[in-house]
Amino acid sequence: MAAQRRAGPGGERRRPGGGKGRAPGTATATGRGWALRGAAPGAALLGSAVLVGGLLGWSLPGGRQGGAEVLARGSEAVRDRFVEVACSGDYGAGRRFEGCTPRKCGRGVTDTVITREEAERIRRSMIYNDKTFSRFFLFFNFCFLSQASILDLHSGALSLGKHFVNLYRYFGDKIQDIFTEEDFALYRDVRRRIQEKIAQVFGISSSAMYLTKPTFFSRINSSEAKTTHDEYWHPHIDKVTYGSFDYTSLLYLSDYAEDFGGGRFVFMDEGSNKTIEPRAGRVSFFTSGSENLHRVEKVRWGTRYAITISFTCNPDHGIGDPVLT
Ligand SMILES: O=C(O)CCC(=O)C(=O)O
Ligand SMILES: [Fe+2]
Repeated sequence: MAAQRRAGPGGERRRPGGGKGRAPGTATATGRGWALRGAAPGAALLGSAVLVGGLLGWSLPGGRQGGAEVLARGSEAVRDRFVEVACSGDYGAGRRFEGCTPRKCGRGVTDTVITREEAERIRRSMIYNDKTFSRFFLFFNFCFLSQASILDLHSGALSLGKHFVNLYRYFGDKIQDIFTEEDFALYRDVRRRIQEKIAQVFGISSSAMYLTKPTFFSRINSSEAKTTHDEYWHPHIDKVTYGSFDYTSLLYLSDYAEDFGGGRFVFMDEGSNKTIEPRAGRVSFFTSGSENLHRVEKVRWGTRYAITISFTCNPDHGIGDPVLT
């Protein structure tokens, strides 16, 4: 049995400065991919100038804090919150896919799709598995000496300081001692529920959306960045950074202000940033174009865990769920 390593076509990540990634389909989980230094000129302006949205959800946003508007506080349980923004022109150039390509753009937050318990289960399964606790813990401690570690759930690529190891290759058949079928099943179910939520909120068809890569688990702490791979905090546009993304979702696995300080997610709108404070089980999702330029604040203390799960409308860029085969 080995973890499936389906490298879907396309999805090659664009590097800062326009360069291409390393080996396509392998090193798709680099910290660099988080960052887009010098994001597309004018993107900030565009992203913010188009902000038109009122709240379409049931609840009001968390309020203002230090000049930035808090879209969702860590201390509140958000039922469903959505802010519509005008779509950028980023979806017009290529092929449009009926029932999926965004016509409605915006950002949503919900604490009702994934439970805190599920988030904690995923976090635990990512950090260690009881059966192989000592070996895996040592291994991961080693990996996590660097500030930001990323595990690509599809390719198994794990950032290790300046290098990458392929976890699935490294552990081979023993991968099933680390991730169980239940872990993968939970992950698949979580992915499905997030996909349905996005489809519902944006008025598209869930069956017209495809999971795309990279989909990755991230762990960030406050130690010094050792390489550019650790520099997760740069403003970026996911569609530019990752190419194939049309809808991005983030599942948070730990709590802002409880487990870590800093590390808030910020939509960079002109004059008024909008902040999301991570909370275990919280899902934030948004259209991936320049209407949603964003960054992550530097983590000041503690450890922040999250999963990035993203969708494309182009079936050629779709990938399968990771499964233990
Ligand atoms: O972890 C986060 O809150 C955001 C990460 C991000 O921007 C990305 O994965 O592209
Ligand atoms: Fe991003």
